[in-house]
Order: sequence, then structure tokens, then C-alpha cells
Amino acid sequence: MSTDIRINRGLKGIYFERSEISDIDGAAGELSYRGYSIHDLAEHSTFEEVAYLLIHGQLPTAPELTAFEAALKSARTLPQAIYDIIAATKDGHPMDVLRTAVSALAALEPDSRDTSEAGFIANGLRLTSQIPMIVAAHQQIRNGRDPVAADMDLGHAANWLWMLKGERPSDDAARLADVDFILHAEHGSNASSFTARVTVGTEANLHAAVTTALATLSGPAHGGAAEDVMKMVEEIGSPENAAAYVKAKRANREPVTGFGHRVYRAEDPRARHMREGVRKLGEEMGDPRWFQILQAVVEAMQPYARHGLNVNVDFYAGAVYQLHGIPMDLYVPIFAIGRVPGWTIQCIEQLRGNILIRPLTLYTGAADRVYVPMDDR
Ligand SMILES: CC(=O)SCCNC(=O)CCNC(=O)[C@H](O)C(C)(C)COP(=O)(O)OP(=O)(O)OC[C@H]1O[C@@H](n2cnc3c(N)ncnc32)[C@H](O)[C@@H]1OP(=O)(O)O
Ligand SMILES: O=C([O-])CC(=O)C(=O)O
Repeated sequence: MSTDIRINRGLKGIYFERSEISDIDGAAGELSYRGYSIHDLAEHSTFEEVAYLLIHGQLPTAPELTAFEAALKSARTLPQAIYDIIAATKDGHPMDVLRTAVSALAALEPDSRDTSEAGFIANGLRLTSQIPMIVAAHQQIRNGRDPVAADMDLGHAANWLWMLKGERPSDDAARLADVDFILHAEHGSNASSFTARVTVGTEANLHAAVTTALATLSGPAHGGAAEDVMKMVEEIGSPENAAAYVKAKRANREPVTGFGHRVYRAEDPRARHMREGVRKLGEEMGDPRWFQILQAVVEAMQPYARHGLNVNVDFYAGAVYQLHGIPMDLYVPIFAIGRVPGWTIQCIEQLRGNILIRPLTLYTGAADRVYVPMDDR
């Protein structure tokens, strides 16, 4: 065995491909999609516009955006079999239900096996509209209600809240959801996008890749963090308990959820928009408690920040959803709703000049063992 083999556990710091989709400057805490700052997009854009930008590489003109929005709306349909699958699995975690439904869609949609670039664009667009429908329908069905039909007058974010709650959201609530989806839409070679690319590397179809991505997103080290942050906030209970909580976690060398990132050493630039959302919403709703506890955790983590440990996008996201009365187990699915355009374009980029992704593991197990028959063991 060669001794000069270098093992990069977790592929930390490894470039495996070139990309024209998004750029993360971890040291400066900057993120751009197709060259546009995330701050400009969060402040001025809509999710539909950002989805178009990601997929097509350019901001849309007004007629292009109108046509794209119309295409997304006309994709707001699900086969009856999907509602039946949701009903049969309704007591499961919403991420498990969502992943199962998307996997089933692969078998139900006529052109899901189309692995051309046009096929990926069409299937990605459909999944962008169908994934929020699945999450909302599950929430209705598990509460003994019928799914709420999509409202074709509403944009993507407002329609999702309408389907989820059965009531029209305020403009502020719809805009906050819209910004949340924009912030979550794309993030380079994160774990779920990477696994989606690995799947496409085998020449599998987009539904297979999105199913893989959903499975990968569900873990607490990735998309599951927002849910865990709110569990942590509930456990802490009030701001004055935050310091003791952090101290105990650090003493046990356990991670404080919502902090840390593989790439960012400065604060995740997406966090500031969510922080502002929680602060404003908490004030407006006369419930500033969540914001106060979160800020107390941030303060207690200050001594560790000099090591590059800062809040990530999911630190404040859960509190926004909590203030909107959205159950905790829907936080990861909400992340997934936003990420569909990112997964789609990552898969398309992989498809262009496709290559099998297949790294190596260095074998360190036993060697030259003599096989022992069953009766002699
Ligand atoms: C949308 C997203 O996916 S964002 C990430 C969401 N996940 C979370 O919020 C879960 C909590 N965070 C974590 O578990 C980690 O920060 C991860 C998994 C996101 C990144 O992990 P890594 O890239 O392996 O972390 P990294 O190598 O930068 O760690 C550097 C040091 O900071 C520590 N560290 C990293 N995250 C945390 C944390 N949340 N709390 C306390 N310490 C931490 C590590 O233990 C390590 O310390 P050491 O050098 O003494 O061993
Ligand atoms: O980039 C990552 O590793 C995780 C992340 O923040 C994301 O997927 O949005």
C-alpha cells in the first residue's frame, strides 16, 4: 500500500467540477446566483424570477417571466395515485412522505425517463410546482381534511401558503415565504446537490436524482437543522438559559445546531434576511420570545465565533415558520420546496459533458484471510 496517498475525508476543500451556477465566498460570507448577489435577489426578485435565472442563466424579460409563471401554474397538478400514497403514509415524517411521493411520480409521469436536457427542464419545472403541492396535501390529509386546490391567481409562495392553510396569506407572509425560497434555491455543491449529481452521473433520470437529493437533505447536518434549532430553542425556554445550554454543549463537544458550515467562515449571508424576518414578525405578532432566545444563543456562541463558527441559513428559518404556525416537521420540506430549481440546474450542468462520479476508498481491512467453512467457525 502506498504511504503517500492523501485521504480527504468528507471531500473537504476538494473541487470536483467547474460550475457556472452559484458562487460562494466562504471567507467573505458572500453568495451569488449566476453572478447576482443574493442580497439583491432577496430584496428585489421573486422565487419564479430566481428559478428562471438559475435554469436559463439570465434574468427573464417581462414576457419570458409571464410565460414561465404560466408554465409553473399549469404544472400544478398531481395524479390521484399520489394523494392515495400520501394518505397511506400520512403518519410518517413529511420528508419521508415527500421523498416517497416524488419517487412514485417517476413511475406515474409519462416523460419522467426523458434524460435529455429539455426533458430535465420540463421535469424540473413540473417538480417545482408539484413538491409544494405534496407537502401541503400531506399537511391537510394528516389533519383529516381534503387537499386544498391550487389557486391559479396566486404566485408560487402565496399559493403554497394557501394550499397549506386553506386561507389566503397576507402580502407580508407571502413575501417572507418568497424570500425564504429565494435564499434556499441554490448553494453549489452542498450534500443534496452533490448526491443528485452523482445520480445523474450514472445517467439516471431527474426524478431519481431529486429523490436522492431529498433523502440527503433530510439529515440534521444539512436541511434538518431548522427543525433542530427550534427544538433547541424550546429546550432552552428563555434567554437567560442560553449561556448554560451552550456551555454544556461545548463541554460535551456536541455541535450547537444552526451554527457552522462546511464553506462559510464568515456569517452565512442568507442568515441576515431570515434574522430580520424573525425580528420583524416577532414584533408585529407581539411574540419576540423566539428572537430573544436565538440572539442569546448567538451571544453565548461569541467566544467560538473567532474560529469561524457563525450562524447558518437555518438558524433563524425555523423561528419564521414557527411564528407562522407551521409545524416543525415541515421545516425541511420547506427547504426542499425552495431547492428544486437548484437541484434541477445542478443536474442539467452534470448532464452536459456527463461523467460517472466515483471516488476511491483506501482499503485498510484484513488481507489474505483463509476462508473457513461454516461448520468450522
Ligand atoms: C443548510 C445547511 O445545510 S447549513 C448546515 C446545517 N447544519 C447545522 O446547522 C448542524 C450543525 N453544524 C454542524 O454540524 C457542522 O457545522 C456542519 C456539519 C454543518 C459542517 O461541519 P464541518 O464542515 O465538518 O465543520 P468544520 O470542519 O468547519 O468544523 C470546524 C470546527 O468547528 C466545530 N463545529 C462545527 N460546527 C459546530 C457547531 N455547530 N457547534 C459547535 N462546534 C462546531 C467542529 O467540531 C470543529 O471543531 P474542531 O476543529 O475542534 O474539531
Ligand atoms: O452548502 C452547504 O453545504 C449547505 C447549505 O448551506 C445549503 O445547501 O444551502
